Amino acid sequence: MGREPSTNGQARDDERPVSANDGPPALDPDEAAIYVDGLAKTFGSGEDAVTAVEDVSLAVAPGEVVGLLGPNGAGKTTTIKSVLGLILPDAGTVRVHGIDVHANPRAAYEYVDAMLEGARNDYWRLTVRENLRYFAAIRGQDPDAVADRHEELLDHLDLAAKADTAVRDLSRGMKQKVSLASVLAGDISVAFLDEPTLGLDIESSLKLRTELRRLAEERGLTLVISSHDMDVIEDVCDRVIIMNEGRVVVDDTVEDLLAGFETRGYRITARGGSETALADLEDRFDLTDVQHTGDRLRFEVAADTATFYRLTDAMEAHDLDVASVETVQPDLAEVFVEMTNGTADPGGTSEEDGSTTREAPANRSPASERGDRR
Ligand SMILES: Nc1ncnc2c1ncn2[C@@H]1O[C@H](COP(=O)(O)OP(=O)(O)OP(=O)(O)O)[C@@H](O)[C@H]1O
Repeated sequence: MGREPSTNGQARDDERPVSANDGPPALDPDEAAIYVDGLAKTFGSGEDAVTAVEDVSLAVAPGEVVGLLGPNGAGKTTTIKSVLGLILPDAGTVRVHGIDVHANPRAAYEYVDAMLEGARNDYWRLTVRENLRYFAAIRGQDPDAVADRHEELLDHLDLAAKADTAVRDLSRGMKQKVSLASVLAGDISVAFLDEPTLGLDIESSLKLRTELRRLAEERGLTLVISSHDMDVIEDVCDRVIIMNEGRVVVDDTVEDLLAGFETRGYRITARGGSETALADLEDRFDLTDVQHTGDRLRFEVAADTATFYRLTDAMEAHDLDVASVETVQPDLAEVFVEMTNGTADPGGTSEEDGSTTREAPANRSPASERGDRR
């Protein structure tokens, strides 16, 4: 989104490819599907006060697919629930397709829905098709009028064969897909999906990823996805927003994030050299995973191009023959861990099965009225 790199209070080295937001989002509030500017929310007061989000700004264009990541407690759910109108922020603007969510929640709700608690969203005694009809109906649509679209949805999500089966009789992976279908049944244009591929086998997960991309590209569906599975994020998302401690610390395309890290790592194997030579190199360069056995020295090094050439000069001066140099390809999980100061758990959900089971806030809108009625 062309923002200037910013540390946002994070300790980081100078080379880290970050573009997080300090300032208003780059998109026009009326053009963005999701527009959040200066969002802040503190729960409780006095000694018990917990600042969940602090000056969060982000924007998502129509049809864009964004991964929202962060460790537990980073503020993702608070941000999402603020966009859904389920939480009243202390400060900031939240718009969905230009509509101020808190000034006009009903109008904003026309566009947006979320799968935050997986299969818990659905009515387990109803069949798959009945769930779709129900969720379309509560969004004010005539289920008969949208039946063709529902059949297409069932088809694309490989649910057609189970359309007349009660949700409670389905496997966990199928329930997950029904949950997604129920969210999409109401013909919304913005969806928040928490762990959309949870419980799916590899083949179903890959198919679902393709389907999510298709929905974004062909139907212009705007998606914000949280997941522990970085492969899913890499496969499906155009852009990644990483939150930590209530702030956005990264907002960049997946491509640029990985490209920025790509030049930083080399795995070098060399022959010759002494312990003194190694000690000198370790002193002057950021070597990791060092293995020195007999005549063979192998290590990884984080280096920009200039540093890399200084290193190879130093190796030559120590009579070390470089046998091979490989670029160490980072993946999104590594980027995530580094950006959140070593915190693991990319999806940030807390339960073993990855579902979020926090109580819904008191300020409920229709989006929170479903769920857990089996
Ligand atoms: N209703 C609430 N009352 C008090 N504190 C809350 C409430 N909701 C969230 N918090 C706190 O705000 C902080 C941010 O929580 P939030 O749920 O937004 O983070 P998250 O990134 O979604 O985390 P997780 O991945 O664990 O769900 C946490 O410290 C959390 O304990």
